[in-house]
Amino acid sequence: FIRDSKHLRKFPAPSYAGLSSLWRIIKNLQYEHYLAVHEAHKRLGTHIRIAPNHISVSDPQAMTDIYGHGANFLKDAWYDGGAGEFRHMADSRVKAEHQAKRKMLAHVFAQKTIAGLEPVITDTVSVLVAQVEKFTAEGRPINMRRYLNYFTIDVFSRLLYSESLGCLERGNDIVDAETPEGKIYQVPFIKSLHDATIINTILGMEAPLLPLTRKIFSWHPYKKAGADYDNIVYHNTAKRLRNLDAEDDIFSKLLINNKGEPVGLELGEILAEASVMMNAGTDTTTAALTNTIYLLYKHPKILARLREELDAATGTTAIPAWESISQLPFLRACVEESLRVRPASSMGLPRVVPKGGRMIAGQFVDEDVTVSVPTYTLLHDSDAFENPDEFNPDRWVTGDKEKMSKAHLPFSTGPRACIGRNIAYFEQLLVIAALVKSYDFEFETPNFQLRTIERFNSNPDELVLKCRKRVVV
Ligand code: HEM
Repeated sequence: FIRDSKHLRKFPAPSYAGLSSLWRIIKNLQYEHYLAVHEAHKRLGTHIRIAPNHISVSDPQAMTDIYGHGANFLKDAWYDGGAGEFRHMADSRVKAEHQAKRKMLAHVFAQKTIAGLEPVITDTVSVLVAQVEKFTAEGRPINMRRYLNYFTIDVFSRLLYSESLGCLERGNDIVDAETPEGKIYQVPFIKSLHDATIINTILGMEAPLLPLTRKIFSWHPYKKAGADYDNIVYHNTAKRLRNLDAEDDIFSKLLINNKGEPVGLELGEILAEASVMMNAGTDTTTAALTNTIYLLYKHPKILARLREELDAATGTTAIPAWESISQLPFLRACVEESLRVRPASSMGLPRVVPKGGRMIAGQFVDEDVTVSVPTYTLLHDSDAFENPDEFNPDRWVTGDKEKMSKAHLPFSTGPRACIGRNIAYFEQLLVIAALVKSYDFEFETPNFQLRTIERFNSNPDELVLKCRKRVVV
């Protein structure tokens, strides 16, 4: 440390970040780690030290250098923070193990397969719209952030387990959980997941201490929340295993491969994969949907242009069919631009520099150093995006797409990039089209600003909207 054996002292650090992980931990406890890193890059340049052994690089070239196919940078020990006894696709750190997991599910998430998911998604969009209709008729404001989260939970439970958790219809996320001993109880899905994410994210920042910190914090309510979330997954998995008439759902791919042979996973592994899907498949898409609704209703001219496109393509249909909206350029542009200005995942995803060290965006970094590209900063890169803080979907219609695409990587890139992105776009295009076509939403106060609460994902805070039926003039 004193000798600077990894030559890290040459990288500038905000405040005392070069001396202790406490800097990041505190920023995370304030739910705005990504903003602190963003500000630090603005002041200190492209390569900065955000923890004693962690260099953050805010240059699009670093995406290829660190995450690209062939770069061979493995996931950092930070991912141990939330890992259980069995690893899942997102937290496995061993290349061969990850490849086997990814191969098992890759075809389920391919563009051509997911077209078959349309009935489940459109059907759940109808349930969402029916609920918005109810709030509209009763003249009550709707907490859109929560209803969109109910939507993603219902969609994903149907895709995974062939059975919806029914949050939309009930208007809440209180669901059954079950201990491995068979005790059934009820817990809130969203809070259980969120609280667990906070503590896992923070403990992962000092990964070498995990054997100790896991014990020290075992009493913490957020650890209990993590157990509740695991028990939700356990309950639904146990139920699905008893359901021999289940449809051809994602779960079936964890049991039988596409040659019809048993996959032979242990129960712990099945639970781990189901857990990451109910997490990554719901929390991020909720953020993306909430942010897009917020941004569109903050920008009436953009909303009007989108409605013009939608009306021309879908006529008077309230819930547009996938076929009629999947290729609409301005709708897609609005979704892309929302993922860029208010990304669902903002934090740099930590990787380890392989043996021998590597050049990363023009600077040499020694082996065994943790590196990441801060996603929020990348998506606000002023060389790639003119006026990067401005919500301007038109840039995706008339701008230099080739230049922007090098920095526009909200789903990351390379072998560990998001496997669910096609489903995420599917849900976003359908939900946004259906809501925008039929409803006028109004913020509770004219100057309302939607706060982002960064746990691991960047979760939007509550978004309460007054709703009216849209008047088409
Ligand atoms: C707008 C929505 C979404 C965004 C912005 C998003 C973003 C991301 C990002 C940035 C990663 C890389 C994480 C890392 O390196 O640690 C990732 C990985 C992953 N995502 Fe998504 N995601 C979204 C939706 C989904 C959906 C719908 C699923 C459905 C299951 C999903 C499942 C996964 C999985 C399993 C991984 C791990 C992949 C691997 O390591 O091979 N995501 N996602």
